[in-house]
Amino acid sequence: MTVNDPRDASPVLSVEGLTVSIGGHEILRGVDLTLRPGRVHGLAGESGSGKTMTGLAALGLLPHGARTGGRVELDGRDLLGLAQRDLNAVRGRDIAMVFQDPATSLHPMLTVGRQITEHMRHHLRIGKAEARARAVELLGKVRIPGPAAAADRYPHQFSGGMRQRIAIAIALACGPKVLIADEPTTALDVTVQAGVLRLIRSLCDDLGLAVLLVTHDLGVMSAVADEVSVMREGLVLETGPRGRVLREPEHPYTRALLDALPREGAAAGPRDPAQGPASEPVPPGEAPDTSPREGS
Ligand SMILES: Nc1ncnc2c1ncn2[C@@H]1O[C@H](COP(=O)(O)OP(=O)(O)OP(=O)(O)O)[C@@H](O)[C@H]1O
Repeated sequence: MTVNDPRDASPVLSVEGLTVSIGGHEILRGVDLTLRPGRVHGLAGESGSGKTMTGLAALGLLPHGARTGGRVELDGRDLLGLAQRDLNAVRGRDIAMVFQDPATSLHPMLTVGRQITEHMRHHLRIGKAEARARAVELLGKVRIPGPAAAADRYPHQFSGGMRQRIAIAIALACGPKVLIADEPTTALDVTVQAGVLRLIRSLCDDLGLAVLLVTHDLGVMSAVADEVSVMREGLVLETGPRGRVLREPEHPYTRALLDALPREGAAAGPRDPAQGPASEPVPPGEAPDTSPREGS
């Protein structure tokens, strides 16, 4: 470990003993998570284990009537204790989220440029021209071809993979420190999934973003995450560096999840976790996703 090792960076988001109950039903039973800049933290677990609720709690977006306990600390401030007004200022600016299905998270009637600029103008209070220039720059950053022209198009004019890139651009519009990506590739064609994962990984590396990658798919996890937490029934059962958790799981449930992973060969385990996440984690997925209509 070197002095500049991102594993040494101070946490940007710390979730401590997070509990959530809705209608008397305990959904989260004391979740602990630490997100650091430049690191992808994968959150795995079966359906209903509480992964999405953990992400939503971090954004203060829990369903009405949810009761919370514990702390969600962003830069030393407990988000659970913030007034709605303060939370609105934090949400979208310091901490942003990308959802599973870009078809529903994007507004169908607004150009993609407008969706990015409105978000920036609301939070950053910048002028139209500057917002537009930044929007085009962002579209380039998420590798949308011809970003200036793309800014004037509508979501339906792009493929699923491109729409997810646009959703990521919107999430990044205000330069958040934390990005929560909830199953960001699950709704996508398998041919474009890898490209979107690779984009998230490179944004994390280049911008120093702290990413919480929620997925039920340990294959996705092994491709991009630095740290992995495994959840079941509202609890984190196991947390650690990806290589350790995926190679030498301490909890039998993690072992069972790994055993359920599709094998590349008869004797093969899951993707070798010793591979560096940024080096060659996923097969190239950019190519099929470079034309706006492809794959839609
Ligand atoms: N709006 C809601 N009101 C009450 N309970 C909810 C609500 N949404 C989810 N739940 C419950 O919260 C628990 C955790 O759900 P959550 O969506 O966080 O799981 P998950 O691990 O993300 O699952 P999936 O992979 O299927 O999205 C489940 O028992 C679910 O039924």
